[in-house]
Amino acid sequence: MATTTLVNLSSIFSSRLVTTPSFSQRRRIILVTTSCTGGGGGGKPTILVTEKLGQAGIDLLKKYANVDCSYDLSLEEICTKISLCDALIVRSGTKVGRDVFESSRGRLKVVGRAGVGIDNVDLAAATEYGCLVVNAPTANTVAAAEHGIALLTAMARNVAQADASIKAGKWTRNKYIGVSLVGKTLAVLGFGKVGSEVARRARGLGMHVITHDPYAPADRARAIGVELVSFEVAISTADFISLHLPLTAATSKLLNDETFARMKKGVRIVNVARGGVIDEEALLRALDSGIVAQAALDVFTVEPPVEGNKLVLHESVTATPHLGASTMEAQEGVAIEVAEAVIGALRGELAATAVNAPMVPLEVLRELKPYVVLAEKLGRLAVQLVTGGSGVNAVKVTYASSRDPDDLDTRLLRAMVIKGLIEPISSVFINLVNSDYVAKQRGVKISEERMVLDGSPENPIEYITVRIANVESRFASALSESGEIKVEGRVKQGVPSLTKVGLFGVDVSLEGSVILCRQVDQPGMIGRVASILGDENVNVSFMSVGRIAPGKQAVMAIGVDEQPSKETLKKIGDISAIEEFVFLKL
Ligand SMILES: NC(=O)C1=CN([C@@H]2O[C@H](COP(=O)(O)OP(=O)(O)OC[C@H]3O[C@@H](n4cnc5c(N)ncnc54)[C@H](O)[C@@H]3O)[C@@H](O)[C@H]2O)C=CC1
Ligand SMILES: O=C(O)C(=O)COP(=O)(O)O
Repeated sequence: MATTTLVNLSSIFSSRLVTTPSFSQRRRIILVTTSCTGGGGGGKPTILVTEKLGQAGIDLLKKYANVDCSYDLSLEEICTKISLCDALIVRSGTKVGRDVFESSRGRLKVVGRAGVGIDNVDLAAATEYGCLVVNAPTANTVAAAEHGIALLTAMARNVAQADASIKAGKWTRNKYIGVSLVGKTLAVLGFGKVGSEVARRARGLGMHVITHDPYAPADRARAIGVELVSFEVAISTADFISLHLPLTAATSKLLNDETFARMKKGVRIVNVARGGVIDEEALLRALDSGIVAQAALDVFTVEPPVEGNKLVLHESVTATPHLGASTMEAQEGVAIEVAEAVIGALRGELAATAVNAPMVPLEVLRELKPYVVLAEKLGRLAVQLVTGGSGVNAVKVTYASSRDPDDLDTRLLRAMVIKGLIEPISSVFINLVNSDYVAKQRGVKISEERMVLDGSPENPIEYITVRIANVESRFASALSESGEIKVEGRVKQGVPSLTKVGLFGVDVSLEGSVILCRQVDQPGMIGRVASILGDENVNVSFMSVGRIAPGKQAVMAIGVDEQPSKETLKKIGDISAIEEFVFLKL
């Protein structure tokens, strides 16, 4: 009978998370099996709610805990109260920073965000202090989509401006001639939960709807009569652009001077996502120059915006104070969703909407640790190679091992591949608890395959391969014979390394970032690229060349510690023997 050599992860799923106050222990989560009684009076846990929450959620919480609803607290007041609380529930208006976790002195076990975006919660600090963070990702989707449509129609017909004018005693009809929506092109940027609902509604208004989302399944778009297009086509052909992207490193200031310049003159913009997706100074310039005729904004980089904010006061801007989720129905929905998640987490149940990673005890991770890193980095690499196609929906992970399949629990590795695949393209944070749930929700089918190798089962795994099918790649050499994006890696002397890209063998440790170049195999190439990088003080950690046959094509993988400038990357691309290249962040 096979013996289980890996830690049984099911114990992690079913155990409860508590923290201890000593510094070394504070940094990791201890797993216990008793139920939470909290430290408050009457044996019940205490939950602090700092922003208005739907009554149905409050009622649920009260059945299980002492509930302290204290709105408009200052940071100092929150920090004072928090050491007496087991859970904290917030919306987007409460900043839950490191101070809060520090002040809780180990008592705070869960933070519930009654909504989607968790940019107001310091997740790294939460994880470090052993505090689980849960959110309510679905209950306000329709409300946000409806608000997007409300802003779209109100903007097109100057509703807010005309309302202010009539209230000021004027009867101005000629000034407020609007534009029609029917037959116009709407580009929805981000075809996730909210974006797809906006698209569906805009189709009902008779608009021609296109969308850009490199990670969305094409069949979901087709099903509602929406065309998936490139970013360039989306921004350059749209009469209206509606933003529904998460705020990530890649989407920060996505609309900027450069992208505004490529838009149709007179374009109209709606933002119900996050203020930071737009460079607000650039939007002001685009409004003043007439490139953007109007904007409707529900969200701002700084909320509330400072007094006298020029965008808010601009005649061509319709602004609302982050009201996307503010309907009675959505607030009742998120209140119930978050209350159930918080109570479940306090009871030690599995939280499907957990957004930070509970740290698994080091003993469990010891053997798998480098493979866990390898799995995440392969996922992260593979998704960055995608440029289009029918979305990231078919992913195959192969584990080659000489161990008996029963001796290898790959759930943690699968979770990390999913984390690598989805985190760079979404606002969702993925851990062992929520990875399968998130993948399923996003229509990403992960299939796993074990390849049983001969030999001694000394290492748990020899290599891991991640393949993404039905997609186009921005680095054609990453495609396998069957047309899938394929990356393969191994742990070499404890270091996760990339060993294959498409059909090319390479050897580069997965640290920092990687530049992949396909070139005509010839002497001197490594030196030329290294000297370009050296001129800019970019430290090269590794270089390797994998070729099909001497003198034919080769793929060079270069590990770099920091991101080279655009100019440096261009210089590399300009070397005549280089046929294609790509920069990938790990
Ligand atoms: N104003 C408000 O009150 C509300 C705002 N929101 C915000 O709306 C946004 C969308 O929320 P959901 O639809 O729930 O999230 P989601 O995760 O379901 O959808 C986001 C979509 O953006 C896509 N995406 C990621 N990077 C992209 C890129 N570079 N280019 C194109 N597409 C990209 C993803 O593939 C995904 O399909 C979030 O920022 C959320 O915080 C959500 C609810 C209420
Ligand atoms: O859910 C989200 O991402 C939102 O932006 C809603 O924020 P709110 O809960 O209304 O402060």
